[in-house]
Amino acid sequence: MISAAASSASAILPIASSRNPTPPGCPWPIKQGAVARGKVACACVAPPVNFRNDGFSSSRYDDRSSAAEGLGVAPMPEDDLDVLIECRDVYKSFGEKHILKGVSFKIRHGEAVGIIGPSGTGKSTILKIIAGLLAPDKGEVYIRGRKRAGLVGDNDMSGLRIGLVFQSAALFDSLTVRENVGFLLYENSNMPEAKISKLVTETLAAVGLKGVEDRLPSELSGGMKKRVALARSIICDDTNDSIEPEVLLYDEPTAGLDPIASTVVEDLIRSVHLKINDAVGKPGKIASYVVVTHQHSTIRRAVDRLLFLYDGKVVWEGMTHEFTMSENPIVRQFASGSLDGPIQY
Ligand SMILES: Nc1ncnc2c1ncn2[C@@H]1O[C@H](COP(=O)(O)OP(=O)(O)OP(=O)(O)O)[C@@H](O)[C@H]1O
Repeated sequence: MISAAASSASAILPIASSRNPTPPGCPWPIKQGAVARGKVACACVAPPVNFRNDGFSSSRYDDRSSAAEGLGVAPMPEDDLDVLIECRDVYKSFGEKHILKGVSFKIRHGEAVGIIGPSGTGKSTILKIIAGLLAPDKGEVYIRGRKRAGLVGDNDMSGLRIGLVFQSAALFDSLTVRENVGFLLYENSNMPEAKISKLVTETLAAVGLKGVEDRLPSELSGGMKKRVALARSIICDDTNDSIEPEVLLYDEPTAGLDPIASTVVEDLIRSVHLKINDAVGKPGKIASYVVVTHQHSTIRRAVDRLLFLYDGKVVWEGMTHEFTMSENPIVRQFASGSLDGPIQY
């Protein structure tokens, strides 16, 4: 069993301790009371509404519609029935810094989307807003057609499980790799410890890590930490659908990795997507994912569609293969890395 300090808390991310409940790398403070209650506090995960593993079957829509009716939600247009997340005219400032100035986009079921753009344009900020960790100043975030009110910790009826894999990996320094990866299962499942331990070992093997279960994060390289964080985001209890993330948000998952380690992580990101079948023909568990990245290899290998964020707005969107052919001067400059063009440093 994991240490008593951590076992009182619950999250997809590890909680630091009952004295200091905010885990490393977690950008928002955890309410002490929430930790004491053993509720999801630091989670980038909200409980699902009618969550199932079978994709968007018609019966799933029916379930959702009736749930939505009960909440007085207007029916979605036919074309948008597969929209999982929508940001509509989102604004966010930090003091005098106006970062997001009307960001709008939709993430549909089954999509693998990349968010790119120059440093400091608010890519991580929009991920945190999608995850419900930051509130927009203006504009709305819709989760399966339902407007999110408040942050994820305030409102656990977001209707979609959303996991955020932080750039920093955000592992809990005083927990072993096994405890970090199995955290959600130790906290939220009734699985016996031996079964969790076995699942942790299998999930670590799936991300290419063997024999590291008893190590502390400080004993791992940066790339290994990222893979441990990835394992933590994809581990799931097969006996309980309700604790699996359905959308994963990756913040620069390959930053700082060598080219081969990047390829490993890019392929892992793909491998958990429901569009990909594993060796025994079983589809991945993640309906859609969003990757913030600066790496060309990640853009090419891990995502299908791109959103280009610049000066507080989405200035271009298209399929990955269209990116390098775009005539948009901002995109052309970014793709070529040229110093000449509208983007000024
Ligand atoms: N909590 C915060 N308080 C104050 N400023 C913040 C906060 N979070 C982000 N910022 C600022 O907002 C801007 C956008 O940050 P963000 O991390 O979203 O950019 P980014 O596009 O992901 O950058 P990069 O590509 O360099 O990682 C930056 O200027 C950053 O300093």
